[in-house]
Amino acid sequence: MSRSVTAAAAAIAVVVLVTPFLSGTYYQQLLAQAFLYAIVAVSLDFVWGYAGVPDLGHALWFGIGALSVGHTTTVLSDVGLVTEVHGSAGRYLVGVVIGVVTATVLAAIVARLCLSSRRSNDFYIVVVTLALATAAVTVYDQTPGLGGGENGLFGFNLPGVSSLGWYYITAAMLAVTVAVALVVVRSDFGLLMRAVRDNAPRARYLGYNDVNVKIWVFTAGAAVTALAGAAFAMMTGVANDGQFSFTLATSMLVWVAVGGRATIVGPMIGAIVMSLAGAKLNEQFPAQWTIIEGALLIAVVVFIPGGLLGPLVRLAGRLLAHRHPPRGRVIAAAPAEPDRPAPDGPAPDADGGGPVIRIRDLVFGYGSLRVLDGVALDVVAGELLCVVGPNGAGKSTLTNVITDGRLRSRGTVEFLLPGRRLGDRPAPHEIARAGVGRKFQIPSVFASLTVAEALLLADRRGALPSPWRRSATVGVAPSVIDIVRIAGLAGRADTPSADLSHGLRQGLEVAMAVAARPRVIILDEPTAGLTAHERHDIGQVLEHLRDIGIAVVLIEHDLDFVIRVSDRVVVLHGGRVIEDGPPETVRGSDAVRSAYLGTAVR
Ligand SMILES: Nc1ncnc2c1ncn2[C@@H]1O[C@H](COP(=O)(O)OP(=O)(O)OP(=O)(O)O)[C@@H](O)[C@H]1O
Repeated sequence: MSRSVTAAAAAIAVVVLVTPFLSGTYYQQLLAQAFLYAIVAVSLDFVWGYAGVPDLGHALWFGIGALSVGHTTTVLSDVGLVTEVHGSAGRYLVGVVIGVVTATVLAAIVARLCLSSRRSNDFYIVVVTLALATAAVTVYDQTPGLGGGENGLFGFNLPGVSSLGWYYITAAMLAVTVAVALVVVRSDFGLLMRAVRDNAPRARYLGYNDVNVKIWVFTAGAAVTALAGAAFAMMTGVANDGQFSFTLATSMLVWVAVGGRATIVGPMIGAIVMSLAGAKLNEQFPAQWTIIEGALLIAVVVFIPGGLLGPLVRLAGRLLAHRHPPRGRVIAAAPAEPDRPAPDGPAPDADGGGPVIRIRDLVFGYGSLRVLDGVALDVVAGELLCVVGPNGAGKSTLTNVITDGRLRSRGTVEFLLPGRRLGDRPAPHEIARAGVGRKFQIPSVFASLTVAEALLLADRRGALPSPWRRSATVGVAPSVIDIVRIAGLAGRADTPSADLSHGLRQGLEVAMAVAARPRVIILDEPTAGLTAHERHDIGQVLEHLRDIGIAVVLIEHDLDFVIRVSDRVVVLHGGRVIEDGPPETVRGSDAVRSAYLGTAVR
């Protein structure tokens, strides 16, 4: 930790320690509540700000924690279901555990149902979380046995803890939550969270199960929020429908949006300031305060997407960074590792030039439009195969169908790669982990990740990054260093991908595909936007990959480049392979000439 950060943390600690002595019991209670709300805001920022999962019913998890404590200490005790469990404190502990476990399990089920369908999108989770939280309030209010009704459950404060005690307990809980959240979002796993938020499909094609990442983060956020809800109930001795109401859920969104998404500190401050202001104003103007909150949320989302405090938090970060520049990540050549596929040395288990992908009778269409019409093709290890064909021939579609087994309806794509056997319709991340890398035709990068961070994730190829370690060095194969240099990315290790030009993004895409240490690499137009000199250099890198046993599949329009670099050329036209052979044969083919000149092919 730098000296400035330590000094800032020490100053905050002193203020937090001294404040209760300058205020009365009332403000100690208000501040303790605000700290618990701040924990909730940090957890929502983790889920929504960093992993990009919009949870509109986040209050539900808070309410579950609160109600669980209320129930185990009142209703269930009364009917004899929870009696003296290690004394009175045990009952509270049971309530906390039940609340956290219930919220965790329910959140995992909700997230799995909403996110695991191939067609699911953010809209699903928005609607479901909103509907669930709303339904929960109705069910609770109409089920007296749950302790619902106007007043809810009350009078079960944890005995023996004063307002001052709660003040310090909640301050400590908040400090731990913020510290853990900051470590995780700055760790290598934090990169994966942002990658999934920025561009989930790209993360998938690097071997990551984006759905699982979102489910874990969503579930962790629910668990932390339930814990805060349980503490809230123990402190106030009250549990009612207000704790999982839509109003509270909206307030949570406001705290994060106003504080600045993906900053952790911003939502924390937002929650403390706004909940204190709300507590004061709500007493005098209850109706107006709700309207003010709603208007603020709309205004921030529309006009200041970074949040009111976001720019201030970032400015403070930059000022600190100015005095102590953040440690950037260094891209360096990694030594070959015997247990990993190494593109810069003969692959230990390379099968000496046999087919690694065998495609037979592959058919695919969009509605009534048949795009692939019985494609048969072998992709061979240690061969540079070019797939050419006029626009609309189905080249990109072929790549999509090879790399996403779920798209296949007819025909087979067999992966003859060492390691675990893939099923009939493997998901993109499974195919990527088996060693099939791809570069998209239109550069597909992670906007907020720097060049080095993107390469770090590519290098891990689906292996879960550490949630606490922050790698300072990104070790990649020497061929990746070559591509970084050729593409003009050297010296840009710490540049966010969003700030790269189109050409540089192309280069980064190729570098990411190679960094994933593939056994098969499919590159859709890797030379688009490059100069003749850069094409020549990229050609050399591709030949090198071929020479060390990787199957290289190149989709290209530049026929001179194709003839120069390829070992074999496949010509696709109208979704069919009309020529498959050495480049010279293909160049002289009448069928190919007809296809390119637009004449019908028999
Ligand atoms: N999502 C989609 N929905 C409907 N039709 C599509 C879709 N994507 C591609 N197509 C159609 O499928 C056909 C093949 O497209 P594809 O992009 O695979 O061709 P291509 O050979 O890669 O072309 P290009 O060289 O221009 O990239 C085209 O007629 C295209 O319009």
